[in-house]
Amino acid sequence: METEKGLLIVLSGPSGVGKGTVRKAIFSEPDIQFEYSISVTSRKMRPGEVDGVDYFFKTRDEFETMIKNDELLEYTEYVGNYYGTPVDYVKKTLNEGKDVFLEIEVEGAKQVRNKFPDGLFIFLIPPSLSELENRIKTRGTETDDLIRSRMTVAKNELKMMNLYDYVVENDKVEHAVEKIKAIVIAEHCRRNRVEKRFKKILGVD
Ligand SMILES: Nc1nc2c(ncn2[C@@H]2O[C@H](COP(=O)(O)OP(=O)(O)O)[C@@H](O)[C@H]2O)c(=O)[nH]1
Ligand SMILES: Nc1ncnc2c1ncn2[C@@H]1O[C@H](COP(=O)(O)OP(=O)(O)O)[C@@H](O)[C@H]1O
Repeated sequence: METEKGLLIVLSGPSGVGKGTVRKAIFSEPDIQFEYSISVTSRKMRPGEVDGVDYFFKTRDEFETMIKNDELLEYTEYVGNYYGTPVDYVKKTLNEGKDVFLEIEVEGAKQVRNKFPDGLFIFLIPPSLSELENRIKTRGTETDDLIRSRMTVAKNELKMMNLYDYVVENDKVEHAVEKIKAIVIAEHCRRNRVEKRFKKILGVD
């Protein structure tokens, strides 16, 4: 019997909304059944980051070779650095019947939508624009000019909301995590799939 393919889950949203924070919180949960697709980037490694865990860190040349060789499902240039999703890992893992989770910015998510229209696309929004501005500011390093331009970009990114299957407000991280987990369960049911851990509860394989 052919293995049922996994679900491709894409979490996206405007810069500074909390995508990375929510994704890390999801993957720190003990019962999570998604596989995280580690992205490739040309940005410098930050203190505490580990190559092959947080990202696969590459030079710009290496990244451009990956683009030429069609090794990326999607990619984008964001604040002067490349970011992309290795295509082989995603395809292999979905074919094994496992769900794959991508946390990417909106331009990349649009590219994935074109290639995987059956994916589950979740858009994270802030509780308000002023809270989004606070979050961009709390990340620290940006000047006033940069914060203004980031807000303009973020407002345009928010307009992409209607291309998504679900919109989740990131008020409190733990609420956003619960909502995303509930959406995935609901989506499995809607697609007539039973989650592995529910199969255990039901005593079926
Ligand atoms: N398109 C795309 N965006 C990505 C990918 N990996 C990470 N990102 C996004 O790139 C942006 C910058 O990420 P990062 O450099 O880790 O810094 P952050 O701004 O502190 O989250 C975030 O919006 C991520 O969601 C990827 O593979 N593809
Ligand atoms: N629910 C939340 N409430 C308050 N602050 C948050 C929340 N989610 C994220 N943040 C903060 O907002 C900032 C941006 O979050 P980050 O995860 O880097 O965003 P993104 O990956 O979308 O660019 C960080 O300082 C983070 O700690």
